[in-house]
Amino acid sequence: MTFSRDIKIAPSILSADFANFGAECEAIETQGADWVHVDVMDGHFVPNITFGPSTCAAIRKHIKGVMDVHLMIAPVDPYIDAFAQSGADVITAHLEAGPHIHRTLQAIRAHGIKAGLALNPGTPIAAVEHLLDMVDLVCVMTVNPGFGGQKFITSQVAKVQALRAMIGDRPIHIEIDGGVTVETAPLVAAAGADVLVAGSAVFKGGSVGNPAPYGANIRAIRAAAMAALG
Ligand SMILES: O=C(CO)[C@@H](O)[C@H](O)COP(=O)(O)O
Ligand SMILES: [Fe+2]
Repeated sequence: MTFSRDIKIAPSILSADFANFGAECEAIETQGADWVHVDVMDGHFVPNITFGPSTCAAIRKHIKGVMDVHLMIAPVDPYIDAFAQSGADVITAHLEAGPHIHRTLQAIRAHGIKAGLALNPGTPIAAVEHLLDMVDLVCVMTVNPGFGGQKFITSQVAKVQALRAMIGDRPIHIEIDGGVTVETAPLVAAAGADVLVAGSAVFKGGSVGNPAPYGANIRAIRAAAMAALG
């Protein structure tokens, strides 16, 4: 996985047909997705449950590009090995998920994959400063994690701007997760984000039998983000 600051669209399969993940992943990649975003929820760190590493391993077989695994679980450390072995290219853990985030990031990188750090909307960026040499991606949550289809929290745009200033030219992605649409994508792209996760805004209107809307939605979000960059 090489580093590029081009805008990347990462559809979240939280909005896909859960009985048809393989075909859904193939459909979004065929329709122009850059990364596939996989949300793991434990019903403890967040009030929703999705699936675990064996499902990620099954999904992996249907993804040609980047599998971006977002772990909304606590504790997280006991499960890093299993998710890495499932074939993730990026594993993102939450700063709020435990007291030893530095150890968590070390454990992810020990597998030779990219380490991501996610911040809930109420979490300031100050702690990131001391972890910059340990992260390949910072995920700014623009909704409270746990569900798709929520409204974008506008206060996070200033946070993205401050994070971009802190990161400077280091090869660290800024990922936005939650409420990304054609309306909000330009705000975060202009603020310095380069990976845009979008669930409901990508999957709306389409299905594995009718995947063209996925492509139209991905192109529209990408175009809106790129337009903001001039
Ligand atoms: O991690 C999460 C939610 O906790 C996300 O990845 C959502 O799946 C994004 O969904 P939309 O807000 O784009 O519908
Ligand atoms: Fe996510």
